[in-house]
Amino acid sequence: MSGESNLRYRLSKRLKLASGRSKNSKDGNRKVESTLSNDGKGKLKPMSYDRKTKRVYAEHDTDEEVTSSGNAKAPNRKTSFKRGQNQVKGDGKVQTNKKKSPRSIWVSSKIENSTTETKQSYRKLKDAADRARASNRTNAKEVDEMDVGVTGLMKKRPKGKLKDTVDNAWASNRTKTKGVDEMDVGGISSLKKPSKIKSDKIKRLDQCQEKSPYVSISKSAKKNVRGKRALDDDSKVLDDQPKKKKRVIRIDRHDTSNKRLDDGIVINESTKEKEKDLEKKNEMSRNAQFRAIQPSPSILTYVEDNFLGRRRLIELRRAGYNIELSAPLDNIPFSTSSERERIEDSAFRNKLTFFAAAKSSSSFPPPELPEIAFAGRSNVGKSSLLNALTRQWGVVRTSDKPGLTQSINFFNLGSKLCLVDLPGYGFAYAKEEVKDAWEELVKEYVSTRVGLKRVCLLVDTKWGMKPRDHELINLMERSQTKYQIVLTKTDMVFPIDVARHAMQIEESLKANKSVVQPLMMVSSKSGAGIRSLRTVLSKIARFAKL
Ligand SMILES: Nc1nc2c(ncn2[C@@H]2O[C@H](COP(=O)(O)OP(=O)(O)OP(=O)(O)O)[C@@H](O)[C@H]2O)c(=O)[nH]1
Ligand SMILES: [Mg+2]
Repeated sequence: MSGESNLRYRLSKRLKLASGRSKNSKDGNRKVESTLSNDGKGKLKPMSYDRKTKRVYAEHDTDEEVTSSGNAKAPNRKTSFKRGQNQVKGDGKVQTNKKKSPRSIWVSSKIENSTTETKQSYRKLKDAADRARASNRTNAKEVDEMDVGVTGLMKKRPKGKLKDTVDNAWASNRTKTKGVDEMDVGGISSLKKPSKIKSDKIKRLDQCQEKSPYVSISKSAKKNVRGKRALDDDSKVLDDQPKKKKRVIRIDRHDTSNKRLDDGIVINESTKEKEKDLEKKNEMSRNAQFRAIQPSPSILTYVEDNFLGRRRLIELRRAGYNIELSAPLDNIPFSTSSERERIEDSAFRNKLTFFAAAKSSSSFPPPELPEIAFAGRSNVGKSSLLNALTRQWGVVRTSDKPGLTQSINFFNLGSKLCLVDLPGYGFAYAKEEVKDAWEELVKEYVSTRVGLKRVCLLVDTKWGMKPRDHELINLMERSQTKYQIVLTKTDMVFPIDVARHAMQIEESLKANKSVVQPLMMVSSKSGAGIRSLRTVLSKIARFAKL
């Protein structure tokens, strides 16, 4: 009799343990279900985890309703609430202990139903164990299976052979440690399954939590579920979050407000800016220097007397000049008759005729008359000045396009003078080689030409002297060719600037020996200074000898 009581005690203890695990560990139940299934004939056979999971929920949906109150009324060691855990009252309401953070989580009524079912199965198995005592049969394998099946207690109650097997199991006093371990392993292994399955489970769990009253489960199960939820939540959060774009830092090179002083960009920028400032300062200093020039009174008087510089037409009219004529300032004031428009100087009254053009020194015509050449940069107004001096418009071709004159053109002015129109140098619409050839030809002509009495070096008043002009001046200085500076296009700048340019050039050429004073200032358009230049050049015709 003592043996029987001992067996009963052990059986009840193990069943309680199994029942407690089944109630408190959902994963444990799943493990059992994943291992065995009832085929309806009283035999347990293996089945897949997913199929089992579905079936469990399907069966619970159709199972008879079991409230959580039953479970709450029969707490055991595993289900008893501890301090800080949420408790379920008999009416299904949840009482929360807020002193500590809750260590339990809520599971669905389906799990709760399974615990109720476990009790029913427990009773049945207990009866079966009593019957097994008489038979004293042992079957280790079947016992193990029954251990697992009983421990799971998730669905149908064992029937027929199953009952007998369970009886045998309990009668043989075999331990269920293995089965319990398997449940734990199953719980852990379930964590290692693909995240998709995990998330499905957790979703189901969440759905059940929303629908049903709550019960608490064991610590391990809680941890597992919590871990799974955390994993799932993390994965969800990661999935839901939009992918962070790479932050591209673009440096605004012009924005130096947030840069360090030793930043290379700043240094480069600052150096560039400094260079620009220096250039500007130089330019400004050049301009300032030019503005600081105080022309001599003689130059200023000359400029004013000859109406040099930009003038208003009303001013010319008030001065008695007929502005309807070409180059009105080259006429005698208050003169309207053709008689008064004649050129006073006899040399320039002669007809201007073209007689030779040379593109090389070998093509130069023999020097028969004193020659006056007009040199200067392209477009400076050489050809126009020839026309203005002789008042024979159209004899020498002119153009606003630099580089029109491409050869040395010789013009006879009667039998007294030879006027020579030279090709320009500097910028011109021509190939570099061609321009170089022009320059070389001009240099050869001014340095070697016999009979060349004067070179009128024309300088645009707007731009002043340029390096190429100085090159030619140096050449003429070396060759002792007499040259005279003629400022052209004076009508395009203010009178004071004309005087400043004249003063500046005179000062720069003071030391030169071949330069002929005074510096001439003309405008072929307005005629200003033409008469003065004509007078100067007529003297050459008068006194020059070959
Ligand atoms: N406003 C103004 N324009 C002028 C004056 N002299 C010439 N021009 C113009 O300047 C342009 C060039 O004149 P050109 O006489 O052909 O100059 P160039 O030095 O012979 O030029 P190249 O033969 O190319 O070397 C023409 O459009 C003229 O009308 C002047 O005194 N005042
Ligand atoms: Mg020309």
